[in-house]
Amino acid sequence: MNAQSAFQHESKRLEDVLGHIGHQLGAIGPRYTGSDFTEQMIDLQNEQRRERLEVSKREPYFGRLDFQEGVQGAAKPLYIGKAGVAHEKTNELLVVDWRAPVASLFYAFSGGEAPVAYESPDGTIEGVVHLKRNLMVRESALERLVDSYVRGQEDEAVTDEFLLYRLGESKDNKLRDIVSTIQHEQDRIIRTEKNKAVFIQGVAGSGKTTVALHRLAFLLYQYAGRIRAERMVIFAPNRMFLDYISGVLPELGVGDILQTTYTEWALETLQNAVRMDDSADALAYWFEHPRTRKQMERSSGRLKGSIRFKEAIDARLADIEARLLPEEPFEPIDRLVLSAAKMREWLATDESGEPLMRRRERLVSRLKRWFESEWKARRFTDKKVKAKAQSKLNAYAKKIPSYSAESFYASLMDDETVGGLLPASVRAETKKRVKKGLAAAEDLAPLVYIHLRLFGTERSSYDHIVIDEAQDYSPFQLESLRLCQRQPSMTVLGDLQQGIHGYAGIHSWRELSDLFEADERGYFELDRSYRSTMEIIEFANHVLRGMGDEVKPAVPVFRSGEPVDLIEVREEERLAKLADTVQQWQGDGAYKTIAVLGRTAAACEAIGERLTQAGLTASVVRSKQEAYLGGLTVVPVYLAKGLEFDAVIIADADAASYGPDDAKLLYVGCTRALHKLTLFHSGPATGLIAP
Ligand SMILES: Nc1ncnc2c1ncn2[C@@H]1O[C@H](COP(=O)(O)OP(=O)(O)OP(=O)(O)O)[C@@H](O)[C@H]1O
Repeated sequence: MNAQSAFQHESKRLEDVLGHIGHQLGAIGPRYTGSDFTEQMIDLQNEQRRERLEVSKREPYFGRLDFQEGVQGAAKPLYIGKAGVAHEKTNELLVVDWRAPVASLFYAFSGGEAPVAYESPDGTIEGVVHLKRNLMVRESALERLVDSYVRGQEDEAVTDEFLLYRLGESKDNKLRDIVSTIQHEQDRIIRTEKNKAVFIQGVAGSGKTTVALHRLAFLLYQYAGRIRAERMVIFAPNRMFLDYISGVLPELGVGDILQTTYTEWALETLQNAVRMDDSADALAYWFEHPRTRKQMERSSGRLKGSIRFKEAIDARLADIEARLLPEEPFEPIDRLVLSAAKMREWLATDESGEPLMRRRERLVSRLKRWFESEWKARRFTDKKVKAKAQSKLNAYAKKIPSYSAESFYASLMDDETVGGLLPASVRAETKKRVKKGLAAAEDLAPLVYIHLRLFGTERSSYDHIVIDEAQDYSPFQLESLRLCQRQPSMTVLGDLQQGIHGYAGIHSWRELSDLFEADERGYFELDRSYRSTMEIIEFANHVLRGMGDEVKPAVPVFRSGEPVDLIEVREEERLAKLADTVQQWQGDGAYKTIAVLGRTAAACEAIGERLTQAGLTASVVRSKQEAYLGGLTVVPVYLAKGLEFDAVIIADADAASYGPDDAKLLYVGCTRALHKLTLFHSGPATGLIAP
């Protein structure tokens, strides 16, 4: 079949499938507005079905795979889309859901006549592929068709033409789904079984965030009925990032997943018993002034985030449990005695599995019940005696210490064992802060951990946890999240090369993965970068070269673009030249999103002002920003992590702004660009980009 008749054939089939979708949409009927519960439930299901069909109507499928099961018989065309669609009468599958086992063939197949296989619930199914076709459908019309494999034709290798076409497009202000072009190495991660903590080390732009979101959609499909979206949670670095990724899950038909930052989640878990201490703003401290790698390594954040610190807390918790009960017996009335040994036995054999302070509450209630039953059994009646006994009981209960997470944490700062771990100045500062009801970011994991160990959590346990930018997490933070799951089911992703928060985060993945048993964890690496052109990736790799063995260079997809520009300007002309460049780019109309990245927040304010004076509409991103608007953005480089823009200007690639310890920061900046990267410097350029 030649290209033209293939196009006609596919257009005809598309029309046919759209007819079925239209028919099914029409059959759903009007919304129910009454108060009958069963009817309301049916209406909810209908609504979800309507939403899925609406997505299918716009783009019913994106791929076709002709698969011949076994060695004989005919190849059957499978059309793969975001949601499955069945024939309303015959139930024949018109579109296969991308998450179905057979669809994995579409992503895994890399050409060749050799047999292929996929795992179905009934076991391994083998067969051969006859055709792999990408179909681009936009607003219900077939726009483009690319055959990446036709059996029997010379060219055996699947070309990346379709992928390159997708990568070459401009981006708006939201991350998109990639179901039509998921790569095999990404698909393997997405389809990993549920009960594992999956760690993903991936270079900038390798699709980590995107893969994690697709994995959630896959898990909900694969384990339908066993896990629920409301019991999943995504942790991201800030609200703006959450806004940026907010479009992907609805497009994949997934709703209701809690999306939060660790800080927000921790404060909520602590029932807002503490507030953040603005004067201890880590971003301002670490990024607004030059800091060295050594300073980062010795930071209090690293110490408080360590497993040694957690172990010191565990030891103290064990200690207070051992010494919780008073030495003396409880004697509410003369000769009515409950021995201390008996109470210790009660506490030790309380099998509720509840945290310590809950067990304390149960013990006090049991004391009361014991007294009441003894009172009755001995037929005491004197009210005065009873009142006196009750006040003795209250006094006795008070001797059993009761802690809040904050009081425990503050008292920990006087503890001898902690003394060896944290410098005296840090302990004094921490104690002062917590006593005022305040916390720094580095206090949150210990506080949450203590809270969970003392009181447990009100929330039910999480079915799955996603942690993005996990290189910025401490082992202790991960431990605190582990307490919220019955068994590990996590996707933990990040890039050590972008670990710019070294004062708090990890330096090696083992710091986190060692918290899990070998059979509870999985580890994947992604080294192909899909975001940027070859020129940008080569330039960014060069920035990291001084870091020696640690470096894993990003491998570009073969997508060539414009050269990276390095422009020297006089300091007094810098802002004017920046504005000129942006104006020129906007005039060309080639880029939808442009970012100017400054080294500090103060630098960004000045740039924003100058761009406004030049008549440009720019939004300056600040650390508490909630939304990413797209268009022209000015953003401190350290807040740009996770985002991407068609074109990027690094405003101040000077030796004074980026010292030898800032390679990761500059790497983050450079790898935000999809198609165009320009760096300005005045005076000597940073040594990080020297040839
Ligand atoms: N298989 C793919 N097909 C098409 N586009 C892809 C694919 N994988 C990734 N991308 C695109 O590459 C870009 C980078 O993806 P994403 O932001 O998920 O990467 P990341 O690894 O989280 O990056 P970073 O570490 O820099 O934040 C996005 O525009 C995404 O749509």
